[in-house]
Amino acid sequence: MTTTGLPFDDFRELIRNLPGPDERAAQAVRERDAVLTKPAGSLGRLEEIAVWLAAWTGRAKPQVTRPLVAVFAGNHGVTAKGVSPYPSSVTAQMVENFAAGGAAINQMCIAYDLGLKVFDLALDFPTGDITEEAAMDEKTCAATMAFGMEAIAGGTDLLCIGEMGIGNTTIAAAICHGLYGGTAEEWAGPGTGANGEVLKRKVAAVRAAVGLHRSHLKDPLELMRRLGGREIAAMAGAILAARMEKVPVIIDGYVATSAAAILHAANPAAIDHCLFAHVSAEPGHRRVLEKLGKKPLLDLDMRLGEGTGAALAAGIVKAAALCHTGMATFEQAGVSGKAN
Ligand SMILES: O=C(O)c1ccc[n+]([C@@H]2O[C@H](COP(=O)([O-])O)[C@@H](O)[C@H]2O)c1
Ligand SMILES: Cc1cc2nc[nH]c2cc1C
Repeated sequence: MTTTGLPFDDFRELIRNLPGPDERAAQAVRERDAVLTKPAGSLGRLEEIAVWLAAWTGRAKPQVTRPLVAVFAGNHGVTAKGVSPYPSSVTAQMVENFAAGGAAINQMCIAYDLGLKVFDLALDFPTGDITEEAAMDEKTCAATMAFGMEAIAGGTDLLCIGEMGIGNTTIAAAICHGLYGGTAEEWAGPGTGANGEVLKRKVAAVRAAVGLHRSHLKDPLELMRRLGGREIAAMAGAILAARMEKVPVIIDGYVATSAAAILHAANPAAIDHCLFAHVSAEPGHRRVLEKLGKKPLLDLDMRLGEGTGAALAAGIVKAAALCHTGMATFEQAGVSGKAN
């Protein structure tokens, strides 16, 4: 990218000019699907997933051979307002746990044979408290988006986006309240388990943050630097880089979806290459998915983050790709087609 003018300028340009789907590859998959040894439509959403993979990889024979889970970790100044039951130190401790193989996401990556990369985003330097100031300046936000774009640098053909950051369900709630209005109560939920006074402080923080920044929220990137966090910016960058490199994306829970929602606000087509893994137990997640018009694959009452929902969905996507490429046609298998 050439760097001209303000740090966000290149991203604005990029978001306006994203490549579209490969309709020919998608059509080739639809045609082959019609002759595979199964009643038409019987693999349900798995059939749509095979078409989606073809459209966004440009390959008529969709393959998932190097799936990757990218977990972006960040810390948040707003935790000083007592919005999470857990201390901010847990973010770095969980990053260590990821490295040691002891977290839920590690087990899911083993179960489905997924690569895992964890991006530690300046955990010793939490972003500004959004109830008092912007989370980041424009330069930091743009640089963090650019860093997130590196997630796919080692090569992958399916990118699962996850995160870790104590306090970041407050951030996701502020982003959604800023983007879609409504009330702070509608967007702020328990997160890691906030209730009682903690939940009251969380709702108040979301309301205060959106109130403070309200005259600057029309522009989605400006909203991101004010109400977001480093992992939000990095996830947005990773989603964009994947689009440029023809890598389909699976989005995890409420927090990852809030990053996708910012891109959607800037260009509604910007997240067409994204599949939404699950609806998390965080009530705001169902609401934001409705706003985006996205139907999640799974509904398992999960609310962990770490990319765990996305990892489970990756297992389904791998199966969808293999069914499409590996199944025999009626002709090949000598199976009779429809009689009536
Ligand atoms: O993404 C979700 O749907 C989700 C729902 C509840 C909790 N989380 C995770 O919990 C952490 C944030 O929770 P909290 O209560 O500290 O805001 C962060 O590490 C997220 O990955 C994530
Ligand atoms: C222990 C713990 C693990 C997590 N993983 C994602 N968010 C988390 C929050 C906590 C508190």
